[in-house]
Amino acid sequence: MAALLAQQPIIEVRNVSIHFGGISALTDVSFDVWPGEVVALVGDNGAGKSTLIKIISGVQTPSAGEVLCGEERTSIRTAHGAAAAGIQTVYQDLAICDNLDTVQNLFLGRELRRPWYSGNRLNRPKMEAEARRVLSSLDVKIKDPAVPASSLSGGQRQSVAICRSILTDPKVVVLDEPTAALGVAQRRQVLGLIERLREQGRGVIVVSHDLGDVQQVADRVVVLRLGRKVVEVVRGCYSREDLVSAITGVMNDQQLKAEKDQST
Ligand SMILES: Nc1ncnc2c1ncn2[C@@H]1O[C@H](COP(=O)(O)OP(=O)(O)OP(=O)(O)O)[C@@H](O)[C@H]1O
Repeated sequence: MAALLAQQPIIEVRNVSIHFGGISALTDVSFDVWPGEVVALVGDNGAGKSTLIKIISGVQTPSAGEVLCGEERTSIRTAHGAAAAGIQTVYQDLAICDNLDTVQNLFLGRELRRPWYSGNRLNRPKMEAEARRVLSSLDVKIKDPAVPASSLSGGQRQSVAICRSILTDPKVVVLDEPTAALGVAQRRQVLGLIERLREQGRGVIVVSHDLGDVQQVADRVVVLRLGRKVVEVVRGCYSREDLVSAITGVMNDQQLKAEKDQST
């Protein structure tokens, strides 16, 4: 609904290319993300997915093209610029510290403090209240946010990392392989979380190798092959086979037949 009402995409990737020496990691890639839309980036190993999310997150600068974000159409050139424009990224390693609890992990590096006249000490009650608010906004259930992260499940760790990413109320959340190595129930939990990010009107970019997850959660799928965008499809207009063909570059039986029919 938010996507229907919005006047412009929340983020525009425009003709992005990047070279590493003689290697073209990305060539002329463009796509948009609208508010309240989940866009999946899929492709085989080496297709350019990680490089593309690093460019969207401002960690890498494209050799050509740009990423535009927000009403002001800010061009993303640095990680700080991406964060300021409202783009938050959750990388696969999650950067969760095992010895810290959920509240400490959520506020890692941006702890809330009491005013200077009260000694500038950490404001734990305020952080706990804010943590409860953010966790419940995504319906994340962690019994005791004061136990160390080492005792959390894989799905809970991913949930904490995603909750941390929305502390600053970003417009776009980028998730790198959020369901990798998760069991069935935890995977369902994380997919539900992605749906709630969408309901909140955020744009979500998900990198995934799992086509089942992609079909379940993505409103649109961008397929990369050897650094180029080969296909962009919307929900309900493609099959798993279509995605596999686009990813591998090998036509399936139906496509071969259609091509044969056309040429006769
Ligand atoms: N810093 C770099 N220096 C040289 N080549 C690089 C660099 N970063 C990426 N590449 C190359 O760019 C191409 C795309 O890599 P990238 O990691 O983006 O692919 P990917 O789709 O994320 O793959 P995977 O699914 O295996 O993570 C690869 O050929 C890779 O070797």
